[in-house]
Amino acid sequence: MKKVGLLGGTFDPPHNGHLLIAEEVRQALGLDEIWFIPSYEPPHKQQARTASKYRVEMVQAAVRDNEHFKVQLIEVNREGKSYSIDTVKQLVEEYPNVDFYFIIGADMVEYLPKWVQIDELFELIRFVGVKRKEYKLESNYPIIEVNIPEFAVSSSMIRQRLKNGLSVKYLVPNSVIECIKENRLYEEK
Ligand SMILES: Nc1ncnc2c1ncn2[C@@H]1O[C@H](COP(=O)(O)OP(=O)(O)OP(=O)(O)O)[C@@H](O)[C@H]1O
Ligand SMILES: O=C(O)c1ccc[n+]([C@@H]2O[C@H](COP(=O)([O-])O)[C@@H](O)[C@H]2O)c1
Repeated sequence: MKKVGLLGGTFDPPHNGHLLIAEEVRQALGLDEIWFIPSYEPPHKQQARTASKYRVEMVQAAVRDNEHFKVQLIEVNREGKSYSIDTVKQLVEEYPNVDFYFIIGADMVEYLPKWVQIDELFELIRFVGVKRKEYKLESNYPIIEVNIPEFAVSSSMIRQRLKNGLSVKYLVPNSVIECIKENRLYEEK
């Protein structure tokens, strides 16, 4: 069976923290591929500031240089709010020969009890948790923990820096910086 890690996110914008956790988990668990799943509308936070079209473009630019990374447009194509239970159900049905792992940071591990139909979701897929600054990687759910070098970057930090005209080099791939500049994203004061 092919082993695939899923990394769902708002990716507003994608940053090197996303790429790092994807690569570390891929290596630690011997996964064949990581599928990045940009949400159309995030299920639990206020609407993304950036249209899905641009977030998709940025994720595509971010993963371009890694042959194991793919972008999966299932949630963007579905539009509206996607809950992971619906996304995972559809993927498991469409890809019966793939063994899926859902990768989340420690902030999402803490939030897991509030996910829609979380118990049903645990019957369909295994979760992989990675640590993240200021959050505890602890859960009553059976989560596979992968030890990664902590990298305290977040999309909100990137948005804040760009708004203040500060550099995001080495925090975000150059390809994403180009995409941000080209489309004049995150400029509003
Ligand atoms: N630096 C990081 N370390 C570990 N996990 C991370 C990191 N950044 C993001 N993640 C995880 O990646 C997934 C997608 O994150 P998301 O796209 O919401 O980015 P974010 O940086 O958390 O955004 P924001 O700051 O806007 O809330 C989530 O599971 C999140 O926990
Ligand atoms: O299904 C849910 O109830 C649910 C609640 C919160 C987050 N998620 C998923 O967790 C992933 C990370 O979410 P986010 O909003 O931090 O980018 C993304 O794939 C979301 O769809 C899913």
